Amino acid sequence: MTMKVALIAHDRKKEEMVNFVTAYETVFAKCQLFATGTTGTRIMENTDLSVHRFMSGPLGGDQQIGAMVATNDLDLIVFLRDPLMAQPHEPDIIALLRLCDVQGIPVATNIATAEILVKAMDRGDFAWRELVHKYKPGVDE
Ligand SMILES: O=C(CO)COP(=O)(O)O
Repeated sequence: MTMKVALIAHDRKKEEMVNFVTAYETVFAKCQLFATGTTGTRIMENTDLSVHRFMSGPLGGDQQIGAMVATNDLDLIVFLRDPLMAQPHEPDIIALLRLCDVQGIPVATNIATAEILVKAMDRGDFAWRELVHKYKPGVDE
């Protein structure tokens, strides 16, 4: 099964995200990638990866990714947040992370956890996500 991965980085974390995605490009090449607007653009500019880009975060991109999380349609989220800078769309960020906990979707908010999760995904440790997709209830259930 192709893993669906969302990549999001705040401005002062975008370089770290690009370096991270570049380092694991062969792994991410096997995934279907989603990102908030600017993060996705930066990744596509610096790699050969194709990324579905949503709106920029402050304009609703976190909420669009949140909609995929709400229906359990993402298998992994790497969200490199800036812990030292207030964001105008903080409520959207909190909502996205809350929904990850509602659905039990693996989410990394720093590079150390991101590395562990991406390596685990590449090893096949995310096979349980196939069951999630198989037995996912319909939207009206
Ligand atoms: O703000 C963001 C996440 O909260 C990221 O949005 P961009 O990728 O558009 O910069």
